Amino acid sequence: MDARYLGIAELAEAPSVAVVVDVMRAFTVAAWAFARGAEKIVLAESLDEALALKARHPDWVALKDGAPAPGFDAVNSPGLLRSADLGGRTVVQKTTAGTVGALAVKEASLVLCAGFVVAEATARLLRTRQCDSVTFVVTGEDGRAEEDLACAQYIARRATGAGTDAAEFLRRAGTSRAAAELEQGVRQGVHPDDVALCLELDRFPFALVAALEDSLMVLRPCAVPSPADEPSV
Ligand SMILES: O=C(O)[C@H](CS(=O)(=O)O)OP(=O)(O)O
Ligand SMILES: [Mg+2]
Repeated sequence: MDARYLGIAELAEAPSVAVVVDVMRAFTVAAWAFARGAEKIVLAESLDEALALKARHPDWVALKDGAPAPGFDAVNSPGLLRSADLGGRTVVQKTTAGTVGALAVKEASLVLCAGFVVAEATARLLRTRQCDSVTFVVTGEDGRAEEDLACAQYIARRATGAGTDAAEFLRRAGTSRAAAELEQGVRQGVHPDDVALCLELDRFPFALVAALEDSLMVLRPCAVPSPADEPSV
């Protein structure tokens, strides 16, 4: 598999297949939202758009990163979201890096959003679709976020079917700047368990697929066929 690793600003044209990686914390949070029953997640272009969507659909759950803010129902924290009841709800998510990365590749034919919690399902979906060329969008720190790059490289290895020890990739993520900032209280809207939750390898059995629906970028969980159903390589 030909894998490219690009920051959001380096995306010159829409790739065919994009895996947008945000370990800390947008797509860990997204996976938890589905685990807590959310039906879909609308990725908002801006805080204003998130609030406008919420105003139009008062039953939707508006979620942003950083500190809690008027008009929003939740923050971008897996530790805080894991006890929420989101059964059948639509979540509107706006974050600094993850949602921006997904919107930057909205013209791609396949967009997966990923973190360690959905790593194997993401790799398996890439294998199932026989994706030969994949652009990994490293969303944090202008493409240099160690936790996102490590996760992207791990998924790329697993997508080839190569047996790969996750320990070193998880270690890199666990010692990243983002992990330190979350643990030291530099970032806001944080639960003490956030870093540990972001490093739970394969916590969920589904991949996260984003696609345009009526001009909105919508994220949904996607069950991935078991290895027995995969084409042999
Ligand atoms: O919520 C996060 O962890 C970050 C924003 S900040 O650095 O904490 O302000 O957003 P994300 O898009 O999930 O990287
Ligand atoms: Mg991040």
